[in-house]
Amino acid sequence: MSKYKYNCLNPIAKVGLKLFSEDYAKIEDMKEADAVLVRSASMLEMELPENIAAIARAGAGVNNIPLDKCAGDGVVVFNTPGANANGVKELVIAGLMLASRNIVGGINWVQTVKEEKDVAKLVEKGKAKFAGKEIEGKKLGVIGLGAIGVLVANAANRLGMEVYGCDPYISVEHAWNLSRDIISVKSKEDIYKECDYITLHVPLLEDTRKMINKETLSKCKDGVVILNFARDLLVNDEDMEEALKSGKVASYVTDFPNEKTAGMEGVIAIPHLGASTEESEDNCAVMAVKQIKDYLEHGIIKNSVNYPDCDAGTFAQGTRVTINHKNIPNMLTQFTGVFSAENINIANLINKSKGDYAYTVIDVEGSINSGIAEKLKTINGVLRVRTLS
Ligand SMILES: NC(=O)c1ccc[n+]([C@@H]2O[C@H](COP(=O)([O-])OP(=O)(O)OC[C@H]3O[C@@H](n4cnc5c(N)ncnc54)[C@H](O)[C@@H]3O)[C@@H](O)[C@H]2O)c1
Ligand SMILES: O=C(O)[C@H](O)COP(=O)(O)O
Repeated sequence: MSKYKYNCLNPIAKVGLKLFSEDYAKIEDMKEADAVLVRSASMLEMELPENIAAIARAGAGVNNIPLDKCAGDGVVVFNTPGANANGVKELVIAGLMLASRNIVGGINWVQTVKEEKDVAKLVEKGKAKFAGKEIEGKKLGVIGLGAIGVLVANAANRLGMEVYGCDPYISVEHAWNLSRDIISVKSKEDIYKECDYITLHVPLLEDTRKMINKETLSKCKDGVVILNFARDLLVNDEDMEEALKSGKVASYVTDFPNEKTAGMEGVIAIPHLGASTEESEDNCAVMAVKQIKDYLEHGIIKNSVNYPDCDAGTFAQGTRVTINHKNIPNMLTQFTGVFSAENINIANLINKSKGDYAYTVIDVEGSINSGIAEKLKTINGVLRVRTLS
C-alpha cells in the first residue's frame, strides 16, 4: 500500500507527477489525500478533509486558496515563485504589440474579405484603417517588480521602451535582477502621470483590489494602454468601460476576461494564457511536486505562503516530529517538556515563525511512542503534529 496519497484539482504536467515514487498514489477523492495539487481551481468554498497536510499551487497567484483557514488548520500552502514568469513575460510583450498595432482588428478584417476576388488589392486599399504606433521610445510603467514584473521591465527596456517601475516591497533578489536602466519610482502616481502603457504585476490583495479605478485612471495620460496579466479584480470594470468610451484609455489588454469585459469595446481579451506554455506548466509542476515531497517525507518547508520556510535537512534516521502551531510565547518549553518527561534526548530542534504561525521540527534518536504526539497535540496553540519515522 502507498504511504502517501495526493489529489490533483487541475491537470498537472506529467513531468512533475512522474517525480512521485511508488510510495505515492494519485487518488480522485480529496477525502483520503495527504496533499493536493492545484492551479486555478477555487478552493475557497471547499470543505478541506482533516488529513490534508499540504496544498501546492502549481503557479503564482494563491487567491483561490483560503490561506488563513489552512494555516489555522495546520495545512501548509506552497506556490511556485517564478516558475511561470517567462511564459507570462512573453505574453505581456505580445500584449504590448496587440494594443499598439491593431493586429486583432486587422486579422479579423482579412477574414471578412477572404472570399472576395482580389484579396491582395483589397488588403493594400484597406490596411490604412489598421495603422498603429511603435512601442520604441514610449514609456511603460510596471507596477509590481516581482518575478514577472522584473522580466517584463527588462524585456521592454531591451525593446527600446523607457521603463518606470514601482514596488514598495521589492525583494533584494528581484532588485538585483532589475536592469539599471529601469527608472524606479516610489509612488504609483509617477507611473500614472508619465506612462503611455501601464502593466500590472501585483498579487490580488485587499490593498491592490480595484487599484485601477476612476480616480487612478483620471491621473493617467489620455490614450493610455492598460495591461492586466495579474487578476481581473485589480481593475474596476465599470470605471474601465467609461474610460474606454471617453478615450481616456485607448486599449485594455486583459488575460482575465469576465462577463463584463469579455465583449467590452476596446478590450483585448485573452483567455488566461499567461502560464499556459509547456515550459511554464512543466516548471510549475516540478517545483510543486518537489515541495510536497520534501514536506511529506522530510518536514522541509520551502516556498510556503502561509508558514515559514524551514529546512531541518533530509530526514534519514531516528524519528522526526513536526509541529505546526501558533506563534505565541512558551511553546518550545512545553514541547521540550513532553520529551524530557519521557527522558528522551532531543538531537536537533529548529523553530521558525511567520506572522501568526510557527513551525517546529524536533529530531530524536530511535523511535518514540505514539503518546508523545498525542501529548503535543493537547498543548494549546498546537495545530498539527506529524511523526516521521
Ligand atoms: N496571467 C497569468 O497566467 C499569471 C501567471 C502568473 C502570475 N500571475 C499573477 O501575477 C501576479 C504576480 O506574479 P509574480 O510571479 O510576479 O509574483 P511575485 O510575488 O514574484 O511578485 C509580486 C510583486 O508585487 C509586489 N507588490 C505587492 N503589493 C504591491 C503593491 N501594493 N504595489 C506594488 N507592488 C506590490 C510584491 O512586492 C512583489 O514584488 C500573481 O500574484 C498572479 O496574480 C498571472
Ligand atoms: O497565478 C498564476 O500562476 C497564473 O494565473 C496561472 O494560472 P494557471 O496555472 O491556472 O494557468
